[in-house]
Amino acid sequence: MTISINNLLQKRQEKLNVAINQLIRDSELLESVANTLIQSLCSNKKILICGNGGSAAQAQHMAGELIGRFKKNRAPIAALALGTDMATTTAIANDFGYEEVFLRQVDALGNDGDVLLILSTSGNSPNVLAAVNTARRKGLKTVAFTGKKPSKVEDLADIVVRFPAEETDVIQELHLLAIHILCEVVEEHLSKEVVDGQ
Ligand SMILES: O=C(CO)[C@@H](O)[C@H](O)[C@H](O)[C@H](O)COP(=O)(O)O
Ligand SMILES: [Zn+2]
Repeated sequence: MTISINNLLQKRQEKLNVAINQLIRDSELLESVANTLIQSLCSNKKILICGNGGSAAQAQHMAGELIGRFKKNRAPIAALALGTDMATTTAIANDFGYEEVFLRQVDALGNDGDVLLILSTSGNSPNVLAAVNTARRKGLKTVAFTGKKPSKVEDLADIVVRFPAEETDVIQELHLLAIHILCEVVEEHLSKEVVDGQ
């Protein structure tokens, strides 16, 4: 039987609907993530973002929205996606092991009061767990986006948002939705700060 796009779209609509309804009910959690980001950025700190595979792309996507623009022209917002420098990333992976790729970048670039945002659908990837441990040691605030299932990062991160879906691709789509909403809220708040501060 051939796979039907119409059917896949309908199933997706159903899954995203259920999940977004749940996120709306639990919206205080994303509010607290937004407040954490805003508080650090208003204190001239920065956001480091990381993840593997599709989540690495989403980390870059978010940094791009913040350093460039989301919907408004305003001052750049300090955000950096880890693992985007191939020379550094391959050197760390080759010399120290893949588990250290994010850890060493957090150690080198993260400072007290910065935020580390982890995007991991499983919440169990060893390199993101290692990055959270290092971030804690260095005094960064740590936020993790995961999927529905309980995961190891819950024992480590300050705030964990479990997105209510089981499949990697659906979880990633929900992460991206939250990333865009956070960018909008952060952008709105920070452009007001600049105007108010004039
Ligand atoms: O984009 C996808 C699947 O949609 C894949 O590349 C996926 O990101 C990779 O399998 C990752 O290694 C999964 O890592 P994680 O989300 O469990 O931390
Ligand atoms: Zn993917």
